Amino acid sequence: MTDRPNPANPRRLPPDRRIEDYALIGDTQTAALVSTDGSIDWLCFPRFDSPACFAALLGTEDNGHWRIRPQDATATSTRQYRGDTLILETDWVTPTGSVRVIDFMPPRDAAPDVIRVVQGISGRVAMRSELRLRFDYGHIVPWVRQVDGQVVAIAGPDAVALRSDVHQYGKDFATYGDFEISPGDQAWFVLTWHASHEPLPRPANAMESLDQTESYWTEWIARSRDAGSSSEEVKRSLLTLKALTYSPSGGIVAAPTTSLPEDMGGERNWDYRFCWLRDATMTLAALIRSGYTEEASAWRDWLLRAIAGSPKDVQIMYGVTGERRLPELTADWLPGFGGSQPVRIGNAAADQLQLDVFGEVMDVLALARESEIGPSDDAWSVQQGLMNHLQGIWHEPDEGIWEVRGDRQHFTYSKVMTWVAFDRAARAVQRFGLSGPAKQWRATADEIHQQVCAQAYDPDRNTFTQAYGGKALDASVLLIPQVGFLPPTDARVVGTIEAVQRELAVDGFTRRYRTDHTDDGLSGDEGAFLICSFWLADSLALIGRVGEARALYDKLVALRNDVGLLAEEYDPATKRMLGNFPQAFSHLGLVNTAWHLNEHDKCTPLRPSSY
Ligand SMILES: OC[C@H]1O[C@H](O[C@H]2O[C@H](CO)[C@@H](O)[C@H](O)[C@H]2O)[C@H](O)[C@@H](O)[C@@H]1O
Repeated sequence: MTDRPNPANPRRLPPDRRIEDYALIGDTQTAALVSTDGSIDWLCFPRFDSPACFAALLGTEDNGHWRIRPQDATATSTRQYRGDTLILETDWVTPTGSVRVIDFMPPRDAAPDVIRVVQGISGRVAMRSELRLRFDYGHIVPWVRQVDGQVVAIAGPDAVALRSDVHQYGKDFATYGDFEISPGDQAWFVLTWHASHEPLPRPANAMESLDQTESYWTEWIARSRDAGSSSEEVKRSLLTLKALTYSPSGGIVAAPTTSLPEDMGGERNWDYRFCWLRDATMTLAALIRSGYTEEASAWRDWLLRAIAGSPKDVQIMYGVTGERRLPELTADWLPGFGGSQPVRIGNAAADQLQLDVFGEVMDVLALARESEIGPSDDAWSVQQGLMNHLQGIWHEPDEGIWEVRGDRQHFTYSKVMTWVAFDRAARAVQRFGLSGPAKQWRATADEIHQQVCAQAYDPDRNTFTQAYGGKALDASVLLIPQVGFLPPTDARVVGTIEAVQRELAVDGFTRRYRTDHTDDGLSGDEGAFLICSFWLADSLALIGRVGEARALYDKLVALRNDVGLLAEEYDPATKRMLGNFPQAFSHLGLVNTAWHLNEHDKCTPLRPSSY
C-alpha cells in the first residue's frame, strides 16, 4: 500500500472511553489491553517496551487496533477471566443469539502470539474481525499482502502474520473477516510477530495453545498461599503481578502502558514499561509473602546483573534486561488518552537520584536471605558496594519516591529508607556473620534516625512532614512503622496517620501529597493514590484501628474493574481510574494489605518492613 489513511477524517474511539474498560492478557514478555468493545487497543511486540503495533489506546483506531465483535451495533458484552488464568472471555448477547470470544497470549515458546477464538453459545450471530496494524506506536502503515492464505504485514524491523480459518479481505488500510457463528461452531485467529528479516514462524495451534495457557496459569496460581477471605482478589492481583514479569530476565515492569493520564487531559503522563528498583522490590516482597520464591530468586539475579559495575553508577530504574539508557521522547503524532498530552516514550526519571531505593533493595535482599531463597555471596558483595556508596551520599537532597521534577529536597521518606539500608546492613553482619563495618553502619543509622526525628517532625501538628523543615505532608511517611523506624505505639506515628487522614484525604482514600503544597514541577492535579491508600489501611491496622483498616481495604477492593484490575490512581469526583494500567504498585499494595489483615486476624505480629 502506498497511500496513507486520511488524518483529516480519523476513525474515532468512543469519547466516554474509560481506563477501567480494559482487561489484560499477556505472555510474561509483553501484554495487550482488550476493551469491553472487543478491541485490542494496546500491544507492544515483542517486549513490554517495544514499539506498539496497536496504539489506539493513546489515539484513534487509525493508530492500530484489532476488534472482534458482533456486527450488530446493539450487542452487549460481559466478561471474565477463565478461572484463575489470564484467558479473557467476552460474552456477547445480540437479538439473534450469543457468542463467546476467548482472548489470550500463550506463554512464549518461540514467537509471540495473540490468539482469539470465537465460539457460538446460542442462535446465530454475524461477527466481524477488523484488524488495523500500525507499527512504531501507531504511525507506520505496513505493507500488507496475502501469502499462502495468510495475511502478512511488514514495515521496517517488524512483521506480523494473521492466520485464521476465516477468509480475510483488505479494505481502507484494514483487514476484515466476516463470519457467522452458531452453537458448535468455532472460528480461530492467530496473530504472530516476527523480525521481518526472519522467516515466518510455524503457526501455533489455537486450541492446543489454549489448553497449555490454561494449565500454565492454573498451575502457577496453585502454588500461592491461601489468603483466606481475601483469596479471590489476592489471586487476581498475583496473576497480574506475574503478568508484569519479564520471564526471560526476571525483571518486573511497573505497568504495561505508557501515558495513561494521572490528570485527565493534562501532562502527567509517563512511560512505566521499565523495571524500577522500588516497584520491583515491593512486588517481590508481596510475591515472597504469597509463597513465590522462584520469581524472587530470578529477580535477585536480574538485580545483580543490572547494577553490576561501579555502585556509583547504580540507577533507580532499568530496561527489562537491564538497559540503562531510557531516553524520554514525545510521540507527538498520538493525541493521547482523553487528549492527555504529551505521550511519552522512555523515562527521564532514570537519571534521578532517589535515595529510598537503597533501603528498598537492602530490605528485600534481607527478606530473601531469611526466606527459603537463602543466602547469596554475590548479593552480599554487591550490597557492600552499595552501602559504601550510600555512606558518601545519604545526606544529599534527592528527587524522592515520587520522582518530582521540581527542586531536589531532603525528603523524609528517602532519609528513612537510608536508615533502613544501614539498619539491614548492620543486622545482616550480626545475624548471619557476614563481613562488613557493622559498627559504622549502626552509627550512621543512628545519626539518620536522630536527624529525621529532629528535622522532619512538626511538633505543632504532631506529624512527620514530606521534607526536612517543610509543612507539606506526604503519604509515604506512613511506612515509618512498617519499616521498623519507629514502633506503631509512638505518639508521632499515630499523629502522622491522623494528619494524613485529615490533610490528604479524598473521599476516604488518600493522595500521595497535595499538588498545591508540593512543587513537583508539573501543572494540574491528580487523584487518590491507590498504593498510599493501602498503606493507610496497613497503618490503621498497625495502631489497632482494624475495623477502619478493613473498611478501607474493602472500599479499595470495590474499585477494581469488572475483571479485578486497578490503575495507579482513582478520581473520586468522576469515579474513574487514572494513570497507567494495570499498575504493579496498586496490586502489590492490595496483596500486602490482605496479608496484613490476615496476620492481624490470626494475631501474628507483622515483620517490620512489609510495605
Ligand atoms: O509523578 C511523577 C512521576 O511519575 C512517575 O513515577 C511514578 O511511577 C513510578 C513507577 O510506578 C513510581 O516508582 C514512582 O514512585 C511514581 O512517582 C514517572 O515514572 C516519573 O517519571 C514522574 O516523574
